[in-house]
This record gives sequence, C-alpha cells and structure tokens, in this order.
Amino acid sequence: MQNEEDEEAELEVLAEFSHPVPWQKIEAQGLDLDYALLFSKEEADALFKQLEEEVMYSTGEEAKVQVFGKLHNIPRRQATYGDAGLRYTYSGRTHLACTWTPTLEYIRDAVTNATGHTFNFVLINRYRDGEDHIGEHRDDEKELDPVCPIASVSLGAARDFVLRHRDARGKRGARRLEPVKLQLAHGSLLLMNPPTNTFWYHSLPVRKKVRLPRINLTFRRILLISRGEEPANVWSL
Ligand SMILES: O=C(O)CCC(=O)C(=O)O
Ligand SMILES: [Fe+2]
Repeated sequence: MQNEEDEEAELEVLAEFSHPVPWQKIEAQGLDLDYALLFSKEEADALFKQLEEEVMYSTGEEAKVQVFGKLHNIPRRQATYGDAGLRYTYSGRTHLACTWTPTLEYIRDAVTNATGHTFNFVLINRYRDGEDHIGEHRDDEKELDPVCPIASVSLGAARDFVLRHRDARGKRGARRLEPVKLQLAHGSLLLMNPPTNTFWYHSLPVRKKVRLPRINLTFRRILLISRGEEPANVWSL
C-alpha cells in the first residue's frame, strides 16, 4: 500500500517537472545505466565552488578503513548528508548523516526533477587528483531501497568509471564479459538502475595524468523500516 502511494507520488513529480536532459541508455547483461548532462558548465562550476565551501569531510577514525585488521587512510575524502537522524553503514562503519546544505538540496532536487525518484541520503567523495580513487565494489547494502537507482552526480575533473561483471573478475574470470567503461563528465548524472549493483562491481581507477579535483555525489534512498534482525536506519526522527 505504502509503495503504491510512493509510486504515485513519484509519477506526479515526473509529470510536473520534466527536465530537458538527453539521456543515453547503457545496457549489458544485468546492467542498466542512464547517463546525461544535468548541469551546464557554468552551473557545474558554481556548484563545485559552493560545495568546496559547504561540505565538511570526515576526519580521524571516520576517514579510515580496516583491511585485514590494519587501519588505512582512504584514498579520497568522504562525507555523508541526508534527512535528519539517518544513519548508513558502509565499509563496516556506521555514519550519521549531516543535515542537507542548501547546495546539496538544490542538486538533490535537480536529480529528482530529472528522474522522478526521491532520495534521503547522499554519500560525497572528493578526489584531490588522479591519485585518489575508489576500489572495485558494489553498492548492494541491504538498507538501500532495492527499487531506487543510485544517482551519481560528478563535478570537476572528468574521470574514468569502470564496471565489471561479478563473474568476469580476476585473471581467470569464469565468464568472458567485457567491462563497461565510461567517462563521467563535469555536470553529469549517471543512474545505476537495479539490478546493476547485484551483478556488476564498479571502480574509479587511478589516473596519474589527472591533476584537478573531482567531487562525486551518490544520492541514495535508504529504507527507514528495519528488515529482519537489522536495526532501523534512524536514531530518532
Ligand atoms: O566517484 C565515483 O564516481 C564513484 C563513487 C562510488 O562508487 C560510491 O560512492 O559508492
Ligand atoms: Fe559505489
């Protein structure tokens, strides 16, 4: 019942604001992506600058990951924002979302207008230059709403984005499935639609020639109702 109401609300949003974005569809077995330029260069420049002033990135323990029992600095900076009280677990750590800034609300609403989907959380990654990167992973946490795409907005230096099917990883991948490679441009929006994150891993590899910073925002919808043994993803609302 709740879902039907949500769907109706989303359709209304779609009908009300159809944004003039030329979408490009990218498909492969179990992979479904939509790519478009969401912001003009001028607007993307302004948004990048505003985010540089507004976003507070994690520091100290929060900015480290544990790999085989050892703590490492993550090779980029991260921040989480969202609806009041939301928390989200990734890489074994629980993060409490900061409340939306005006610029983040503006970008979130532009994504909603362009897609008809609503989001209650954003993970922000800042890559200083081409040395900063993110390793191969899937965003398949069980607290994510399984019907909602992950909407990835890129600002700043263009970077390569590589997706590989889970059965084609490693030297002796069980299946010959070609990786999917994209370049994520300044002001672009990439939708990772279900079931992409079940079957495909993605990464942002090191690119030593890239000298300029990049900010990536992945808008997500986190379920507020606990499933099974898991606690609900809110402290208090
Ligand atoms: O920076 C990117 O384009 C990807 C970031 C990413 O994969 C993530 O936030 O989960
Ligand atoms: Fe990801």
